[in-house]
Amino acid sequence: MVKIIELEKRIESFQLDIKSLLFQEKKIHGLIGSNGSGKSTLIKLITGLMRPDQGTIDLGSLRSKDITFTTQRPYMLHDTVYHNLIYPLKIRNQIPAKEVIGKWLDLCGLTGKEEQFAPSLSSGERQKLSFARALIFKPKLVFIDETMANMDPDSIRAFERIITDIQSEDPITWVIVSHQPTHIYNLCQEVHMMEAGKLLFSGTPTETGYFMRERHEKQWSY
Ligand SMILES: Nc1ncnc2c1ncn2[C@@H]1O[C@H](COP(=O)(O)OP(=O)(O)OP(=O)(O)O)[C@@H](O)[C@H]1O
Repeated sequence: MVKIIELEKRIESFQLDIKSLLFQEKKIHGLIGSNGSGKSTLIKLITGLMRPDQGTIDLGSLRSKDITFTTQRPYMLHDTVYHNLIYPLKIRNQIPAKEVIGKWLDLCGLTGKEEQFAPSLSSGERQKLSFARALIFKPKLVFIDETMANMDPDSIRAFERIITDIQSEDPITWVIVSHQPTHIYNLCQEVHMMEAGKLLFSGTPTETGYFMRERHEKQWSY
């Protein structure tokens, strides 16, 4: 379980201030909230890309090599598709199995493009490759930060299926940032909603739906 307590971070005029947040193990979590509410900042803090000003991030038994993340504009190594895909295995001294590489290339629709210069891929292809690169070494905690934003509907369904297949075989912990309610309702077991740097609500997708409806009604009633 990832446990966040009294976490604070100031970035210029933005203040992140999360009193308490739990990401229960082996569940699919949705992280939602308007632009600029602090979702990516929270992920950077948990993954160690940014240091908090105050507070605790307890990763439990997880080590940093068990954690990975993808972003909306994924960074591609200036190398081939193949070398980008196997990079996480290489740095963990693991030898990539041919069938594993083949499976992921196929799932990404990149079979035959192994030797293509990865930065020349389309934005959707880059997102798929970064998704595969994040999962190929079997992490235990994955942050997916709007990674499916540029994928076509068939690819989104394929990647949603990959997530549900992994969960039924050997579950891991997912935190999925998305502005698309269908992702949240199709996939997530728990939803965490941020607003202006704070955690506004945590609950099931159904509870989140009620919460948002109630909030909307309050905002528009006189
Ligand atoms: N390096 C930085 N310098 C100045 N402000 C920053 C920096 N990084 C983030 N911010 C500000 O912090 C706030 C939170 O940004 P963050 O990217 O975490 O939001 P988000 O919820 O992920 O937004 P989005 O849904 O648009 O991706 C924003 O107001 C942003 O402008």
